[in-house]
Amino acid sequence: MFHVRKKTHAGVTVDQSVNLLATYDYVVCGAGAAGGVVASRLAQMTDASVLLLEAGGDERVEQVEDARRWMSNIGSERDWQFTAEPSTHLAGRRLPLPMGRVLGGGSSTNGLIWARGHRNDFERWAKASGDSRWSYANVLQAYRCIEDWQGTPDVQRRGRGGPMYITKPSDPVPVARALAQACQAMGIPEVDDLNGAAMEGDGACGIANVNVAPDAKRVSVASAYVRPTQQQRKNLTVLLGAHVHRVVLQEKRARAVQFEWRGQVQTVVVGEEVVLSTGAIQTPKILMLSGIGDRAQLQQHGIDCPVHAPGVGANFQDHILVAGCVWEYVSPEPPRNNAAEFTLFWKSHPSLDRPDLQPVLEECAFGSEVTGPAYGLPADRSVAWTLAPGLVRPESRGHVYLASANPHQAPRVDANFLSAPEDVQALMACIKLCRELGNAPEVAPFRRREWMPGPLGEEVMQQWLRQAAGTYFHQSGTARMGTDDGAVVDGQLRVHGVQGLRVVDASIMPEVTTGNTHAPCVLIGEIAAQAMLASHDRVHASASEGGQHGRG
Ligand SMILES: Cc1cc2nc3c(=O)[nH]c(=O)nc-3n(C[C@H](O)[C@H](O)[C@H](O)COP(=O)(O)OP(=O)(O)OC[C@H]3O[C@@H](n4cnc5c(N)ncnc54)[C@H](O)[C@@H]3O)c2cc1C
Repeated sequence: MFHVRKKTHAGVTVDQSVNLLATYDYVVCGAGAAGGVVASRLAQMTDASVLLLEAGGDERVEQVEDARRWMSNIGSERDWQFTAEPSTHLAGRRLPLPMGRVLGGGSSTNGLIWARGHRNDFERWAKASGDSRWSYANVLQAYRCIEDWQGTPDVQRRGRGGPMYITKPSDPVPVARALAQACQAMGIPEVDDLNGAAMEGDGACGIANVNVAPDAKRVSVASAYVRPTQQQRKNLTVLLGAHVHRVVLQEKRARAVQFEWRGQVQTVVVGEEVVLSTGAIQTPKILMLSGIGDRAQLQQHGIDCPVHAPGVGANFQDHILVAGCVWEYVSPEPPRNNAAEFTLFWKSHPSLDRPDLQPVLEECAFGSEVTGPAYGLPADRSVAWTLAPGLVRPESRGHVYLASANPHQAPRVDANFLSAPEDVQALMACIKLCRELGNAPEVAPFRRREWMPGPLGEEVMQQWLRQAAGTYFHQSGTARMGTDDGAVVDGQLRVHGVQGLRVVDASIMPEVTTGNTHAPCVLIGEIAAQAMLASHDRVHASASEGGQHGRG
């Protein structure tokens, strides 16, 4: 049997009401899209004790469970409410960067589109890491185990019977169908499944895959992985309202995790490994607070730096969503399902190896804090619809910096959107594409008038773009996987230069995927769990000579 260490550690505060132990085999920090998966898999597949620490609270509330209400979580207590530094590239604006703060993380608050990423995304990850577990062939297998796909079967690519329920809305708003016809007339093929062969090609449009069960019920990592595991397995302890401060290193090994819970700072000792899954803004912050980061930067904040890792916080990436090209309906039409049922992938230039544009239908008027009031967009969600231009292969790179040594202070995020001229060019092409589609004859029955932006000259349109651009909510890349000096983790997501510490979340993406990032984060959780289970098995097989170990 797997040996559960019982030793205690001075200074550990144990709250008997939740049976918090002094020592856990694994401590997973952050119960989001990736962390919830790793913690669940470790608890399901071993007898090891697993502690899952989540700063947010219970996800079993209507605003999370009702898929149609996903936008109401933005700005609520279930959102970290990060903001980026003001940017000259965005007309001096300070962009909000929402991220989920609740059991399930972004998986519990997101817009429910399931987009797996392009074949070439993963081939490039495999190359960057030198690790074939990220190859497309392997990724396909992993996705097949994750998915419970309700659509047309595709045995090569899609899975059935896995934890994540995925479907296609059967009754999308009628303008979605009209947009698909307009796309076809422009040479953009409509496909039945946007996560099938389409993700190996040049682009397509269609009704999005969504994690919406009957009665508009959200399916998240919390509901599909963490809650069922909690019910079935006693070795998983989930602590809500537990704010991780730092990982305690001794001789470059992760020995303990320090976190605040119920107003007290606690320390739990770790027997095997610590997993940081706190998302692409908090993960680099916690690494730096733990002494892993750029030495000069840490010294400025009086933090000792046993592991100089200049890549921590660098390579920040996000998709850019422009709010948006808006049309007034002829007759009002309330949003349905996830209120974003139609999307397309297309290239701004045929020479690209993957689509770089992903406009999405928003089933309401969608403007920025500048363009919304300027154009008098309506609050009533049934009056207008939006085709929001989206850039999913950005060249711009930002940075997450430590603001202070205080774990309660948010880090400084220089998102650096639109700093690369190529991104501006691609988005200008995307705005043109969206306006052509929205003004196409096929869509005429749903168009009383174009509300925003209308026909503008090149220069004024660029100004509008800088006032309208925002996050697609896909922050990533700040602890990237690779083998070079700037890389933070290896192909098994182990932090370079540290024993017993992995990063498992969107931070590890060397390049953000082509499409929404929830599915790739679930994938990251699964692939990390496989790697951890393999190493767990190796260690315990040799420790028990006979190779016996617990498999629950
Ligand atoms: C509003 C919104 C809409 C989105 N829409 C879509 C969509 O339609 N489709 C899609 O594919 N993707 C979407 N996304 C993105 C997707 O949800 C994220 O890419 C994904 O959740 C990221 O996974 P992660 O594991 O990296 O981090 P997260 O899921 O963000 O998880 C990180 C977890 O760590 C916790 N945490 C952070 N700091 C600490 C700390 N110090 N101590 C303890 N816990 C901590 C957080 O509370 C959170 O639960 C959306 C995101 C948002 C915010």
